[in-house]
Amino acid sequence: MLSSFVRTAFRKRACLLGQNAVRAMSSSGGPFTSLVVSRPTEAITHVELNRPEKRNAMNRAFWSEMVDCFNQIADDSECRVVVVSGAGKIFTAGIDLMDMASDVLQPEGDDTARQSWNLRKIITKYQETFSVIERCPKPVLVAVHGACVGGGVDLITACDIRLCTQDAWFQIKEVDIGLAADVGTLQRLPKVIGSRSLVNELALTARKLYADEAKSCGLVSRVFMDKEVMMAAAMEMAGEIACRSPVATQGTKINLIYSRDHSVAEGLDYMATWNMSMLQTQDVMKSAQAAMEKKSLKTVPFSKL
Ligand SMILES: CCC/C=C/C=C/C(=O)SCCNC(=O)CCNC(=O)[C@H](O)C(C)(C)COP(=O)(O)OP(=O)(O)OC[C@H]1O[C@@H](n2cnc3c(N)ncnc32)[C@H](O)[C@@H]1OP(=O)(O)O
Repeated sequence: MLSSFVRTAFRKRACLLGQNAVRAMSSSGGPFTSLVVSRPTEAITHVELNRPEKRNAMNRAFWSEMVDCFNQIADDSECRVVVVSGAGKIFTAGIDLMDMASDVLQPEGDDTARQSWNLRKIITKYQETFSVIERCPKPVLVAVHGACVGGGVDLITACDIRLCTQDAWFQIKEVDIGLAADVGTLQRLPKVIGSRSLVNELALTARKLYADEAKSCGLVSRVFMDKEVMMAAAMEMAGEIACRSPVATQGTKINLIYSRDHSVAEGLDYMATWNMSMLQTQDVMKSAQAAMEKKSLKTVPFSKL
């Protein structure tokens, strides 16, 4: 769906702007207002949270545009890997406290039952904003600089690889605004960080977690001096993923997530079923041949997936 659209849009926009921005569309038909989507290379999609003047606070548009964006990326056979980052001073200040309050605090409905029913729908819709990242078969790297607050932690825990700058900090802020985090942090963070005690402490006290501790506890895998260095490394890492067989990388992501949520026996069973077809890909021969010939995988043309 996105691929042909992206290619055309990519060329037009690149000519217009002198850069490789993509005019991705929201389901309402208009361009995204909270995100900028670009293609640094044919196989890498860069999604940038783009409300820098509001510290990339997650407004109404953001919650639906992320869903449209990642559904389009999932269907885009050209894209093999995604990088998410934030424009401006920080990664994100979390939910937009000005824009979202009425949705959450005054749900529509004639009585408590109907209001509750509607609020449940709203919460599950918000959960989808980050679940689409996890469901997207393309590996997703997230690069965090400055602050990553509230909904930001929900977002990054749905990503596959987390990087940050030395000045980054993370905060499960929800308890400070009177709610239990409800769009993924409490479910995913315990699977990311080994220590449940640390998860509980962070979620119950809203203490800021700084870069060094984020690295030592496993929330991020690498810390960089500044944003520029981090983005260069993120794109390089994305390039390493993008040059490998998409059958291999997407199968790896899907099976890692499946195994996280199932027993070892179930995971192995799923893997066997997965690979009984995927092992028959021509990519295995192509990759093995490149290894034998000591050629870089960057020189191997894999078909789109
Ligand atoms: C069903 C719901 C599911 C989702 C739940 C999610 C929950 C959460 O995300 S809880 C966390 C909510 N966020 C916060 O409490 C953070 C509030 N912001 C800050 O603490 C600071 O802004 C921050 C430390 C992040 C950055 O500080 P800095 O000095 O760099 O910037 P400011 O001068 O404070 O802000 C600049 C402009 O941005 C606006 N802004 C910042 N954060 C938000 C926000 N969360 N919502 C709306 N607007 C925000 C701020 O008002 C300034 O705007 P202006 O005055 O027009 O310049």
